[in-house]
Amino acid sequence: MNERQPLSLSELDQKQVDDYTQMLLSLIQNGSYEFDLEYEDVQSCVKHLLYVLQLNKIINLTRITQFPDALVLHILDSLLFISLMPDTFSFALDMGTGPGFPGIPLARAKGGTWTLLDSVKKKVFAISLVCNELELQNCVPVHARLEDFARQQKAQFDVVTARALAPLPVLLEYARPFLKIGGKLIVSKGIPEQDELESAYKVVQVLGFSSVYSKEFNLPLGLGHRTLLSFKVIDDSSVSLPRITGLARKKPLA
Ligand SMILES: C[S@@+](CC[C@H](N)C(=O)[O-])C[C@H]1O[C@@H](n2cnc3c(N)ncnc32)[C@H](O)[C@@H]1O
Repeated sequence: MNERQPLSLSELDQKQVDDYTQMLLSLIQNGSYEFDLEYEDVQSCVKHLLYVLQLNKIINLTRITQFPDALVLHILDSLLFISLMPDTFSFALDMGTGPGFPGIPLARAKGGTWTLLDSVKKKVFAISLVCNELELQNCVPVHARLEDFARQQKAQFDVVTARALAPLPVLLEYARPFLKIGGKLIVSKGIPEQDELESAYKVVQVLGFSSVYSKEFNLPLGLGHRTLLSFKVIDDSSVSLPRITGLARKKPLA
């Protein structure tokens, strides 16, 4: 990582964009995923990934840099969230967005206004550059810790997403203050451990979520399994949230 080099984007190779767009379209079609995506949506997702890989030479954003794996493990993996998303919604938050996964592909594919939040300032600056370049006016990058942002943004969101951020009980606690009644937390896991699921069920009841709804997917190219889980808010939380910053991880509710 070369932290001193200023972050900037250079022009993409159009042939590379077209080739990877075709490759991703084939992976989507062969996997029979129910995504309703235009060619331009898929192309925008590919450009996002190529910009992330450019920026990755200056700031550490991802370890997955080889094609076609990066198409599957970043873009397709992000698009799987669509399967549990409401058809329409106004405001969504991607917690711990890092290089913009799953938030940026979902903002492009599903619309709505997306807050892309991360606690690392350089990552937020990097995704601001990408959103500008892709003309994603419905994306709002925010530099903050989740627990601090939750104090200003209580019950403002219809959808909250998270990938690779924390164990389920912590994700439920992070997400709950942001969600309106009727709002949904959607997360992606590999194969969740039984212990993690049991703790999550306890936290669900304490925080006023309904029971979990899930969908299973095998990624193409033998790149693994995903369990998408969604939790709907149906009641008030019996714990006052957010708790002191850092406590959700240090002392989870279950
Ligand atoms: C493993 S990365 C995952 C990034 C992205 N969601 C993905 O799937 O590629 C986790 C990200 O969450 C951010 N993060 C961790 N704890 C956070 C917190 N309390 N508030 C905001 N961001 C946080 C980190 O800075 C990091 O970028």
